[in-house]
Amino acid sequence: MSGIPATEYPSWTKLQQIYDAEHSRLILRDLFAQDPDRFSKFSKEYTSTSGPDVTFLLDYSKNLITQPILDTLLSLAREAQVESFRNKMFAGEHINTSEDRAVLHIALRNFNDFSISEAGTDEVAKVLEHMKVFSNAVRSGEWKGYTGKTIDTIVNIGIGGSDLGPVMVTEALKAYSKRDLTAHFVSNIDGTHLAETVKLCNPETTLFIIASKTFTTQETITNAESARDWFLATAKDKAHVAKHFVALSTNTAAVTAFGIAEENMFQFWDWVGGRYSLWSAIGLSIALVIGFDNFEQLLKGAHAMDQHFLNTPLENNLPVLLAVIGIWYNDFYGAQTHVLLPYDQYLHKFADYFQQGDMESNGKTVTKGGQRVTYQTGASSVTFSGVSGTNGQHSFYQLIHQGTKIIPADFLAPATTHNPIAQSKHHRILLSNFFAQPEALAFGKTEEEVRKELGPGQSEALYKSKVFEGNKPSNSLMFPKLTPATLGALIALYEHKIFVQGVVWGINSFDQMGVELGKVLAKNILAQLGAPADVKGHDSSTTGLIHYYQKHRQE
Ligand SMILES: O=P(O)(O)OC[C@H]1O[C@@](O)(CO)[C@@H](O)[C@@H]1O
Repeated sequence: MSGIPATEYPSWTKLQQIYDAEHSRLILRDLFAQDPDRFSKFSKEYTSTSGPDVTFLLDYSKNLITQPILDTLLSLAREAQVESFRNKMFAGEHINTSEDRAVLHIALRNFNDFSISEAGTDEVAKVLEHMKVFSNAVRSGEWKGYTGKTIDTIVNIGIGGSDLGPVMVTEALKAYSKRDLTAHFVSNIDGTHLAETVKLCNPETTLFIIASKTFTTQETITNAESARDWFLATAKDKAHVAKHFVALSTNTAAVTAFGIAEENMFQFWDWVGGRYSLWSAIGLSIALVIGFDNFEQLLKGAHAMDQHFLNTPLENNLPVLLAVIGIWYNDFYGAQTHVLLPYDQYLHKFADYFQQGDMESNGKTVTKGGQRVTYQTGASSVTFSGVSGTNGQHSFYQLIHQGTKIIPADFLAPATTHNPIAQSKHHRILLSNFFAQPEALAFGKTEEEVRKELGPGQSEALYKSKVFEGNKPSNSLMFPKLTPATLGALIALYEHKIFVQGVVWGINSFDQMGVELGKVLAKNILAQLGAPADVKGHDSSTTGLIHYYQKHRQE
């Protein structure tokens, strides 16, 4: 049965025994000194087997593992039936048990490769064609606004998975973007977000994309209604909405009720999780910004990674290796977070994206079988979002290097930059840091080395403050250049890592019950914000805060 608590697996018990007996002796300086071939043994080069050529190197040698430990971690994955659940996902079985849904983001980039039996999967190609025709029409100038002008601005209105994926990808692939088409992304219900955005827009040349799987999300629908009001304040005639508003959703009824014609709707299905939806119609803003051909390259790069994940034995399976190494730290070393550190400015939203991907998937305390877990589940780049190298080195790396916490880090970098200014001098400096940081984290600086460096006569406190204990684990992932297909492969790599961890933990990685309570409470409070006498049924803190707001608001 799915949802077995991870602690019931024999390998979990064995890993705890290994940790208890060996963790104090797992010293990276020693592990590398004892085995000159450690790098070659604990690194793998990925090469796509279909679609556009994608290669990258995953170096996992700077981890606190030995081969027996890794073998036991892989045994844990086998005992958790990772392969079986993977095959169920790819076959369209309803592994999202709480919502009785399939989990088929892989079907969005399948190109008729895997046979999948689920309603809607046979319509993916039609939606992609619609996206292609529409994005080509807008980018070519064929699609005109209500005054006959071409579209030079798009505003994607969505939140969570209907925002983060398009934002991350359009930033990551900016080198491939159409520079005379400006993209804005509005997600926050705070009126400032929309107000500041439309200041930059001309209603005659702006296309609004209302992105919402459910088309009921309060923030998105409120923003969409206000955007429509802003547009009509100039355009006047509601008939003009058809030229400036399109919808991305599973909810046709709600879309047409909003006033967007069905022919201006790009459909997707309930088996696409919000945080896994950038490959679907939600990716329309991506196709508009980088062109459909590049969007298709993104899909194909991900598809090749899907094939790797589906067909590769666990010991060589990169998502599985990342997943089980992450479990080693999360559940045996007690790591509270994990950090993604892209040394590429274009990837500055990569960690933001996987906050939702990881935390909304695996931030769970109950197994699929309804049992409360007795171990840690989801860990993510909780604190370190939105940072690209080397900026983090000047903000939070102090804690990673000399703090009391273990924060496993994934470093990512392209060998070649899209912007080789100053004869690539900038890129060489960036990469020198990409190589140096994992080295410093792993091997540190001993007190003996500090004393030798500072010489005699310094205070003991100074000597001690300059010691780097090291032994901080990291993975390093390097690829030739950040292309659409490479990005697709990287995103799919981490999607499948998250999947594997959820299977081992016995949790449902594909529902998100945890986002509902706050919504219900907010709706109740919204109705009480009028006058102090309206505020009922809350604790003294919530009541006091609302009263302060009512006393001090100026409207
Ligand atoms: O796409 P939509 O239906 O508007 O949902 C937006 C986001 O809201 C959620 O928090 C679910 O309510 C995320 O899972 C989702 O990506």
